[in-house]
Amino acid sequence: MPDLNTVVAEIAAEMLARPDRGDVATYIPELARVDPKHFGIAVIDAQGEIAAAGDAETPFSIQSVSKVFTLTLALGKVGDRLWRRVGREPSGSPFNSIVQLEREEGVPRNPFINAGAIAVTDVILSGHKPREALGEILRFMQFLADDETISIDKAVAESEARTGFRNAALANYMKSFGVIENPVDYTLGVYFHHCAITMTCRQLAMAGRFLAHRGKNPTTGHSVVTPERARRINAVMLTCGHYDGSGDFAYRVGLPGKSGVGGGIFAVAPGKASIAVWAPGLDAAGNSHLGRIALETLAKRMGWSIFGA
Ligand SMILES: NC(=O)CC[C@H](N)C(=O)O
Repeated sequence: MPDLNTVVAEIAAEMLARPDRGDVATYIPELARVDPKHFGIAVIDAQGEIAAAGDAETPFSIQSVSKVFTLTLALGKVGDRLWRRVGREPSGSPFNSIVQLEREEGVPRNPFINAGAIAVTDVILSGHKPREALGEILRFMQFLADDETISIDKAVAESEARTGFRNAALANYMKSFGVIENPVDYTLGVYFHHCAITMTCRQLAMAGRFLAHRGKNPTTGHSVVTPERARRINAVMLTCGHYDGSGDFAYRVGLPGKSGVGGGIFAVAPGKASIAVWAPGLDAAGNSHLGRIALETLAKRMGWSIFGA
């Protein structure tokens, strides 16, 4: 078995040296300012040992990676009734697409495309004020990562609120079918703010450990979800976590993973490790270009693909 620390250090050196960095997201003006030269990686094994390299301690905007955690929270609140409000099939469409909503009565294909994540946020919001719902999401992240310093970048949230016309269209369109229950502005406000949570690779890998270990943090023994639920969340990440790039990600990397337009990817090697990578430049599907290559390299060198070596 290759040494994890060595592999992680090698990957960081290789990624930092590559000229092909992808393009940073520009549709959220605050994200356009991020330097595409960054690369960070953190891997936490079953014993809690952390292998980290590059910019693993630099906070970045987690964006859609937050949707793994809002899905977990919403399932905790309403259980399998959630699947009446959102599907669990890959969309084969870009993350911000609206086309399927018309044909499928306003029910989004899965919880990771924007429409689906907005519907999930609406479930968390129900019965609460926006500030309370957002506080619950943030505290959940802080609890999972065991780190109270995790915060929301208000400038990013406001930047997206000012320019999020597509998300507003998706939310209003779902509202017309009754899929969104709360005032659209409230739901969108919470959604933009949870996407604007900033975390480091190390914090993100910490937060997601329960998904690599049958729903439990293996160090504290604390159970976050049942083993069955962890398995199912991982299944949705594998099939839908990279939008219309999900098939290619499974083919190349072979791990459940969730990307965000901030350039982060959270991935799970079941029973082995919780992983976070960050490289701000994106590919055409809006997934981190070098993040994917780094994970592909890691899975290959460690023999971690869930489909076998
Ligand atoms: N893919 C993403 O990370 C998209 C999240 C972003 N906040 C949006 O709604 O457009």
